[in-house]
Amino acid sequence: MRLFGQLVVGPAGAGKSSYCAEIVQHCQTIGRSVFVVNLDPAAEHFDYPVALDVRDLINLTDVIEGGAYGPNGGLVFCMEYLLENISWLHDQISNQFVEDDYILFDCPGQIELYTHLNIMRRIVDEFQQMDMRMCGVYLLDSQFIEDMPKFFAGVLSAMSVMVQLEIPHVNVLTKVDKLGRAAKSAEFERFLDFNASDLMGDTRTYNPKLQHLNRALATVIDEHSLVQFVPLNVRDKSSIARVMFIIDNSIQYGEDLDIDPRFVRKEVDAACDV
Ligand SMILES: Nc1nc2c(ncn2[C@@H]2O[C@H](COP(=O)(O)OP(=O)(O)OP(=O)(O)O)[C@@H](O)[C@H]2O)c(=O)[nH]1
Repeated sequence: MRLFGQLVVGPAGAGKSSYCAEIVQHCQTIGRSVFVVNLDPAAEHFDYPVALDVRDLINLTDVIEGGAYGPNGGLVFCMEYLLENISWLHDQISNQFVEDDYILFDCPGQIELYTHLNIMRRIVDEFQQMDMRMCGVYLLDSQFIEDMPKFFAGVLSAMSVMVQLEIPHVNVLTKVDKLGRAAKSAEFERFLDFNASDLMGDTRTYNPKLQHLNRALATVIDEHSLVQFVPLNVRDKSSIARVMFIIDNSIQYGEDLDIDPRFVRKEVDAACDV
């Protein structure tokens, strides 16, 4: 059964659930159907209709009440439990969805699930075996651009998700409305389609070894055009529509797109009502 899916990932508070809710609204408006699956055992409330909920299998509150785990270990335990019972997820998806359905997977914010643990990768493998065409959508809060080392850390986490999941991948810089006038500046554009070597000049590292490491990483990012960001303001309908368009293309062509910076500029102008 052919299905389409967005794996919505990113650090805690990046805007994943808001993104899912707004995509649902957008699709309702244009008469397109899209479903959201909650894969976060710690989720507490939803602003979208939940088609399928991992908490029906396991939830973090029960695990913590068991006394063996705290919040972070408990979350990893829940996700490992999901993997051990992956046939449950497989059956639920097979029973609830039909050919060509489009599903958003709202994922937990614990970044280690995508970077050094292979839990999400194995879930993605399972989805692909079900003939699901997928795109990883990595959300990063635009507050990360306030500070260059912080932004660089965000870029590296985006890259490790991309490398770990090995599916078409789109990076989204969320909450650009919160940047106010700064989002209109040429300075902001440097972050969207950025030259890492250039930006590295703005970071101050006193340890020469680290400077060398940073430069080497920046060269790799630039040589392979590894990271671009699409700006998003979930409160702006056209911003949502354009991000959806980019992701749909990625899913359709099965690869990362090289997004035209002029397109991104238009996106920023429309998304930021300043
Ligand atoms: N101004 C503004 N706020 C946003 C935007 N997107 C999300 N937010 C706010 O950011 C906060 C966190 O958003 P969530 O959607 O809960 O983030 P999340 O990534 O799902 O969070 P976790 O599930 O805890 O990992 C909420 O208060 C949202 O209202 C945006 O585009 N603009």
